[in-house]
Amino acid sequence: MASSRDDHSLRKMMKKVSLKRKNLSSDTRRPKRQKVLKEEHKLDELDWKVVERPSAAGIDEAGGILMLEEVDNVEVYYEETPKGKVARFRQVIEPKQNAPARAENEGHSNNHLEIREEQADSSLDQDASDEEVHDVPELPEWSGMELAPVILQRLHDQGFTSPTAIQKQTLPLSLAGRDVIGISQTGSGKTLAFALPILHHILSASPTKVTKGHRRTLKALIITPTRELALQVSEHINACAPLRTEKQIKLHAPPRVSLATIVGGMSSQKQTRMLERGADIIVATPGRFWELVSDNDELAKQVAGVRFLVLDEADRMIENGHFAELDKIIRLTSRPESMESSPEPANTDDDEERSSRNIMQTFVFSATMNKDLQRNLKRFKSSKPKTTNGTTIDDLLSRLDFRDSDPTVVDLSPKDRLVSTFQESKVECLTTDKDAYLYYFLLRYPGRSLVFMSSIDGIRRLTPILELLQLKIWPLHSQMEQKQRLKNLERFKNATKCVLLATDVAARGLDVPFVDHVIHFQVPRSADVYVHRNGRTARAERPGFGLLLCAPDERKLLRALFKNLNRKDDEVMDLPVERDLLDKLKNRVEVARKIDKIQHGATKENHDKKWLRDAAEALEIELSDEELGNGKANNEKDRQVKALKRQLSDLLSQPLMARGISAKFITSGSRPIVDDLLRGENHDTLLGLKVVAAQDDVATKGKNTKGKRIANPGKPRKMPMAK
Ligand SMILES: Nc1ncnc2c1ncn2[C@@H]1O[C@H](COP(=O)(O)OP(=O)(O)OP(=O)(O)O)[C@@H](O)[C@H]1O
Repeated sequence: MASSRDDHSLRKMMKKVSLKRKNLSSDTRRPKRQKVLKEEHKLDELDWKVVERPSAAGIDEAGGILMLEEVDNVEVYYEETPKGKVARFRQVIEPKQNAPARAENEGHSNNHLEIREEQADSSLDQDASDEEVHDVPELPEWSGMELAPVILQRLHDQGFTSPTAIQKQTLPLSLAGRDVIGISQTGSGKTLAFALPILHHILSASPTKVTKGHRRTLKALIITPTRELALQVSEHINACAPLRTEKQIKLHAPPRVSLATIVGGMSSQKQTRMLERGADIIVATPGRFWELVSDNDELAKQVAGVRFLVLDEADRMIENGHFAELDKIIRLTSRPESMESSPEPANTDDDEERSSRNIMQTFVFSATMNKDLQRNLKRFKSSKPKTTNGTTIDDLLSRLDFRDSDPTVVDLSPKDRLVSTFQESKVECLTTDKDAYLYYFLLRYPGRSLVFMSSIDGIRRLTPILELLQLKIWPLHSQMEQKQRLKNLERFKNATKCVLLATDVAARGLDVPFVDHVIHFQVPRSADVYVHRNGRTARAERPGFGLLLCAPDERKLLRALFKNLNRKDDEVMDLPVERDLLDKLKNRVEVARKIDKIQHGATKENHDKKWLRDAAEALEIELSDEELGNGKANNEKDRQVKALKRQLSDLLSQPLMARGISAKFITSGSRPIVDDLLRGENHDTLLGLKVVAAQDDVATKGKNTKGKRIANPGKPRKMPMAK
């Protein structure tokens, strides 16, 4: 430690001396009038730089914009060409005080970037002391890990005073250079379990000198199955990386740890630029990353020499149609057959490459991974059936070239695969009644609810109905634009009483704090999906609640699901439902459905009519109002919608009273609501009911299918929370 400090001071001194010398010599050489250079560039060649944003993932109020870039000193002018006006861009290179006239003296062109980076680089060295943590926080629970002080500081800042179980068990292994397969329940902190060793490795090395022609070497490649998860993983890593001082930001000093997020749905040109600048860590989804790496030999080389390879939610990766790309990426990180058996590099010119290839660490994490697979790992190590075309998780793991002869499997998943702070329940009802039960649940237990549906069409059908019922609801599915997906996710994160209606694109890994309820509108198709969906609530030891809506034709599925989880379906508690209220809500739902049906039909018709109008215009024929559908039928529909909307608004304005409540004499009913009113425990919209958490209501009133009360229905424990 002492010697590294001495080294550091020495470097600082030397830097000052060399800076002085530079200034001195430049003063003597600086010409009186400096020439301003103007150079012609293509849009992509300009000196773009990423703009600091409040949220690391960039998904904030700015409308879901993923990344902002700006460029200084660019003149835009227009040139007349045979094809019309074309915009041209000219970078204006003004001489800098600290690095004057280098372009002229050394004949360099386009050295603006170089000058800026050189300044940044010197500032990094000068500022290194700012980055140091002077008072390493006392975090005894982390002490055995020997993590870099700045990481401890950042963990402390986030209130992470002790490692979670999976972190405690895997970090000593990964910090000791081992390959790790980590399996632990949803929300148990797996992201930092694989991210902290990577950050520690980068921060323990001396900072990379970022100058033109010398960019960062890629240290870690993290692959995740969905875009949202990739952005979230980046956000979690950034939250543990050193903060930049104001001075460093002002001087455009490069960050100590540079991270690039490469996902589909955003400009690949921007991502290419980011990669050209170089990054220590890349977090990516397989499709887009393969698109970029297959076109870029330099990047492929970097991937081949990567120090850490991480597959997050590995088992999902084989499901979502990107297996082929993932396989090709994995192949890049594999050693050629000749190197596999030589743990120590031979003494050749390629020594450096050989040694980096031999020490790559592989981390594979998920909340679900079957036991056979874990047992099979050792078999894979020896047999490596790399030529099979199947797409099972076994197959995926068989393709990984673990450098460790004995990768360690840390499996902390609970036996019934349920998080201990999670309470589940179910409602058995007709398919046609599901909308009403959902509406009932959302009104009865207001909170942040994530509703999973098995089809995009289902989401398209239900969203407008719940909107008509005046719920705050946003859809999320793969056919939406990425920007809109992120915007809706961010809205969901920031509101309190709201609903996100999503497909399984939101089932894995998403860490939305304080999701109160997960509702399965249909019985999920596998136990893994059920586990991951439920994992969006009850995270980091907080309480959470899950509700399954099961139609008669789904009963068989339900039984199979619970059998898979080693449980009986009749152990699951039924949600207690106030039937009177449910009936009233059914009326509202019915009217909302009618309105939507007419409006939906009208939208479709308008779409068809637009096509007809356009065709008629192109053929220069005139169509009558009747033919264009502008006639009586349309007016009739408008009238119907107006009447139904009036009816719905009427229904929505009527108070919803539980059985046994008198609206006129609130003290006379069979329910003691006055006390609740006085204590402020009354439900806002359902008169006569108390405000109660769904899990508490189920625990006290719930019965199972056989009508039995369960003595200890697994009431969620309240645990100490991280900030
Ligand atoms: N040591 C810690 N102490 C307290 N909270 C932590 C700790 N480590 C991580 N967390 C928090 O716990 C939450 C869940 O972490 P994370 O998203 O990594 O879970 P996960 O195991 O990857 O879940 P999933 O399987 O659903 O992807 C996050 O909000 C994270 O910031």
